[in-house]
Amino acid sequence: MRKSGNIMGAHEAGELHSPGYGGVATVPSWLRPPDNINDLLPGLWSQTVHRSHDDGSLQIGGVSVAALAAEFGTPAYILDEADFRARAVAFKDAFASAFAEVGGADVYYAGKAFLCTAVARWIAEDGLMLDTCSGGELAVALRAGVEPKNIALHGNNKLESEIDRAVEAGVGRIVLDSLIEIDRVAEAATRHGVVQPVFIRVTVGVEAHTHEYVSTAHEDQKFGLSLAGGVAAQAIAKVLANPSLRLLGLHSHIGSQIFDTQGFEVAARRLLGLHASVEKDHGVVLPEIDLGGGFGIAYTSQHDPLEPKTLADQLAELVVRECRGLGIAVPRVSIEPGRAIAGPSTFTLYRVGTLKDVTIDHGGVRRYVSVDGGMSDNIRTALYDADYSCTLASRASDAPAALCRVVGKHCESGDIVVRDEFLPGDLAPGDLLAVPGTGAYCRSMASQYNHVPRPPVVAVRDGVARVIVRRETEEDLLALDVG
Ligand SMILES: Cc1ncc(COP(=O)(O)O)c(C=O)c1O
Ligand SMILES: N[C@@H](CCCC[NH3+])C(=O)O
Repeated sequence: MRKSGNIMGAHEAGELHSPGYGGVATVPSWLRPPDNINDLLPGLWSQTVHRSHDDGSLQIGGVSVAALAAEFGTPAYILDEADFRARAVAFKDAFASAFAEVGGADVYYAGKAFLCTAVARWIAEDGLMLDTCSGGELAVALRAGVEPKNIALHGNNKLESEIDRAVEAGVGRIVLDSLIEIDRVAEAATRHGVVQPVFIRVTVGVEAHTHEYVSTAHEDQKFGLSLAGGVAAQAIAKVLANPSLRLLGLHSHIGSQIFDTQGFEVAARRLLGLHASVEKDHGVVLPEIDLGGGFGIAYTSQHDPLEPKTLADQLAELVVRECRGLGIAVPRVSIEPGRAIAGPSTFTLYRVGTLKDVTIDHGGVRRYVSVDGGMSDNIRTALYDADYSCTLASRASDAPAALCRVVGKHCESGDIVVRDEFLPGDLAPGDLLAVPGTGAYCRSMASQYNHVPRPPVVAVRDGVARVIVRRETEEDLLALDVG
């Protein structure tokens, strides 16, 4: 059953002829047959990706997909390092500049989108902060040498061991998510003889326009402390009264893959209202405020995301206006983008294994294209009803377009990678397919379902490709079995 609140926009059924097919298949209304099947849809691909004039194959960072597949195998996540880092820096620069005249701004890359040691190092080298949300992510950050003061720790149920490690390491902020946790963090701080800087995550009561599973600021969900219910105010008083904690500010994250700035506006307004009340009620000026992440990216032609500069300027305008209205100083602002930095940097490279034409309702035909990965390397289609696009990557084609569904090799009929896409009618076993926009929440949410080893992440830059996360092997899969 399709879930409601589709993260990628509504799937309205339309009747479109599938060229090269003769049949009539049901395709979403936003999906149009391409004028030229070899064209790369604008906005979906990382900055160095283009199609070679010679053999029509896809190139990234000056390396052809054929060479990448030959050297690293498929499936593989192919990451455009220049693109990833340029987006990270674009966020950092845009926010630094938009807030330069007021309280300043920090950008925390949300490591949950995709994290490994190399990425944590890029983030540190490029002057961003790092948001972690588990002991594992914290371990990567520390191993990469990220300065602890530049690390944040999130989580609605941080283990005592995670809190202890974070406090011991000296992380710059722990974002408190429950009343119970306040004591746990304070106890850890006392144990280590430090005063721990903290934020309080506030549920601001915003219904973000995104999939219900990634919407995080309405009341009926697990994150944060309720503004409307008064629990956030209780938490503020409790933290301020504890000498082992230093309250840096309030935090709100309304959800993920959000395009309209209205949700951020309402959230920021409510959060700043609470921020101002801390000064009024407690005589304490909180130095910072965190507006979270959630900025959407383009997975298909349906999406039109805002540039970091536009986002930064809009948020700065709003924050300054609200602070003036409240008669308070503008605090230092932080944001936590994950998807908007990592997502567009990467495509997944698959090899086509089998093709099958299936007669569907009303006599239409759907071509099922099976690739050598699937829901274990990209669970987002199955989990959130997410839409993706893809292209024939190993060559150009002059065959007519055919409506296809790209599926994986797993033992589930819901194992769909790309629900609907027009691909060349001469697509054949052995061809390479590339699915863009898989840099966020794909490798980080990958599983070993059906004992399929997880693919590597290969970073390409200036003609050089290097593995930054190696492919899992059968030995890795067997290594945990005891007996
Ligand atoms: C607290 C927090 N910050 C930041 C993010 C990053 O979100 P996104 O990748 O949508 O920018 C998330 C995930 O939704 C989150 O839960
Ligand atoms: N995993 C989600 C986003 C959740 C973000 C973390 N709070 C996605 O793939 O869209």
